[in-house]
Amino acid sequence: MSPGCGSKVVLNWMRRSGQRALTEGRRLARVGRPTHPAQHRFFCTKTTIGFRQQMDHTIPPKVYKWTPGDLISENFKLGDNGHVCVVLNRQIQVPAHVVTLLWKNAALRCAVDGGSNHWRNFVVDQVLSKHSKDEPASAPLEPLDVITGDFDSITEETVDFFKTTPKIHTPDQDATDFTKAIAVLQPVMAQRKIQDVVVFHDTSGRLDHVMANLNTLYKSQKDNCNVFLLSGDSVTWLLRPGKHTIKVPVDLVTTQRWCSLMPVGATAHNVTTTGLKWNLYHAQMEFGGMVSTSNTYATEFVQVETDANLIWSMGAYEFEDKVRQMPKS
Ligand SMILES: Cc1ncc(C[n+]2csc(CCOP(=O)(O)OP(=O)(O)O)c2C)c(N)n1
Ligand SMILES: O=c1ccn([C@@H]2O[C@H](COP(=O)(O)O)[C@@H](O)[C@H]2O)c(=O)[nH]1
Repeated sequence: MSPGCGSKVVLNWMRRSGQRALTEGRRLARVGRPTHPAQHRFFCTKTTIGFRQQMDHTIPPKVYKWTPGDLISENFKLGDNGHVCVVLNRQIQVPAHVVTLLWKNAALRCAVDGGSNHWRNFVVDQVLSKHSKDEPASAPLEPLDVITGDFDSITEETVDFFKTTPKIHTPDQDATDFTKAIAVLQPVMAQRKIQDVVVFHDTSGRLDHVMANLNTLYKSQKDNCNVFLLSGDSVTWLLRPGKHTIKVPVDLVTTQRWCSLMPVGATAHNVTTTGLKWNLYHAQMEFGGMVSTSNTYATEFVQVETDANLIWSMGAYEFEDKVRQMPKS
């Protein structure tokens, strides 16, 4: 099985994507917005176990504002240039109507290797479920723009199903297909000024894949690129060093849904939070030491100031119940 691939395909696809950007003017779902305050000089106190020291910051922390409600509720607020949807090789657990809306509003749509098998199932299920309920057929889902990967998981049937979709072969076995997909997408995103990537993934199954997917968040970090992992019941993304404000949907506060801050990979020496039930104050976080799991909210606005990367993950309301009603494919 050898799907069409090669540098010519990449170039043609990128050229077409760029051209479309000039004519389309799609809207951007800007979930995270880094801002750059004027530089000033200030001091902060770092408290770790056993010592306290003064840190002289000549560079102020970067400020980030996140509104995950735009992503996990039905209120998708869209900006100017759209977002990217990426499908990984796991069954899609995000409720169908959320997937459909995110897909419809996307500016670019990509399936990663075996993810294209799951996308094919999703497309077929959508048509069959309308048919079985005698509902009028809705507009077909927008086509995939590209399938990437080493192509060890895409089936012949799926290749055939998506025969007109450009396929970009990324054979390197020193990086995951997901990491390579983001690397393929980033130049096009930069060209079209798209910042947000919404990834349909799942946390069940192989732990190494889950860890590798978190690693991709680290590997793909750029000022102009936010990658959000969306599963059946959670949203996960990377908080870079800086000052973050996360606006939490009120339902999640009232229902006391879970949230967590995880120092994956490196120690964070100075983490201060407000708005959580269990807050941190100039705290050190690391594996083997303190990680903040099973936390929840005290208010609608959570602030996290950190000197190192942290993974933020939060329960997404309504998802779990809807997923239980979905047929497994
Ligand atoms: C030190 C090291 N460990 C492991 C690997 C193997 N490896 C890392 S990423 C990768 C590709 C994984 O492909 P992906 O499609 O993401 O996952 P799959 O389901 O095919 O395993 C491989 C083979 C390596 N190259 N180097
Ligand atoms: O159990 C899994 C398997 C895969 N993934 C993600 O999907 C891509 C593509 O996987 P393939 O097996 O090559 O089709 C992989 O890079 C992982 O990011 C996963 O999350 N869980």
